[in-house]
Amino acid sequence: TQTTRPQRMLAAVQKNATRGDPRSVVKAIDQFCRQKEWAMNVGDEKGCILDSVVTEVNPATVLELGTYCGYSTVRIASLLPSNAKLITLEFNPDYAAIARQVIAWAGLEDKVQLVEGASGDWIPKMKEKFGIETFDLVFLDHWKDRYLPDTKLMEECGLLRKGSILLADNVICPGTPDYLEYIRNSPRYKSQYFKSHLEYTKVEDGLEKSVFLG
Ligand SMILES: CNc1ncnc2c1ncn2[C@@H]1O[C@H](/C=C/CNC(=O)c2cc(-c3ccc(F)cc3)cc(O)c2O)[C@@H](O)[C@H]1O
Ligand SMILES: [Mg+2]
Repeated sequence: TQTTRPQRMLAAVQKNATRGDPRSVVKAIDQFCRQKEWAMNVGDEKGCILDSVVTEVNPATVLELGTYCGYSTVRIASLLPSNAKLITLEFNPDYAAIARQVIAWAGLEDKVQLVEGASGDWIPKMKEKFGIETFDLVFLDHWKDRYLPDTKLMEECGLLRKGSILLADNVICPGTPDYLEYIRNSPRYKSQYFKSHLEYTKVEDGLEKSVFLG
């Protein structure tokens, strides 16, 4: 029976990466996507921008929307201080199962809480279920038409504090026009665009970094 692309990606990690070495997991996935099959990971070029934002923010609490196979989960978690908590939401059970194994191969399961479910259902439960007051950093990389509604939901649920950072992937390709329009014109955010390229291609894409002003 035919394997799926995420299954083939996991096999490449287990074949080429060293257990407990997050950098080797990231490298194995990037090599797989460049040499074998493209996949919608944030990738190495935008991944370096992600790394620099995570390092700068040095967050104690992180929310990732859209785990997929766990590539950006591993990049972020590998840079977190020991007491930090990364919660990542993924509603596709097949992707969640692959991501758990990728995160485990990297040895980062203690830093990551992968929640299988939809952002719209789980964002309102973050305080009661996980004891989260606010998120220091949110990485948006799920369905592009959900960035704006979920950002408004996080505001309504009081999950953002003065200084919380939102980092959004794909604001050019595939694009998130309604989110960009809102976040760049809202007096409650200060935004900055990091020009880059769509993962593993020469197509323009970029990350939008926004600070919540309270
Ligand atoms: C809506 N609430 C949700 N709650 C929990 N998980 C959710 C979710 N929405 C989506 N997801 C999950 O996030 C992931 C979805 C990501 C959507 N990403 C994209 O469509 C995407 C697409 C491209 C892309 C770019 C160019 C192109 F030609 C083809 C694709 C590049 C990217 O970097 C992308 O992130 C999946 O794992 C999905 O199951
Ligand atoms: Mg993306």
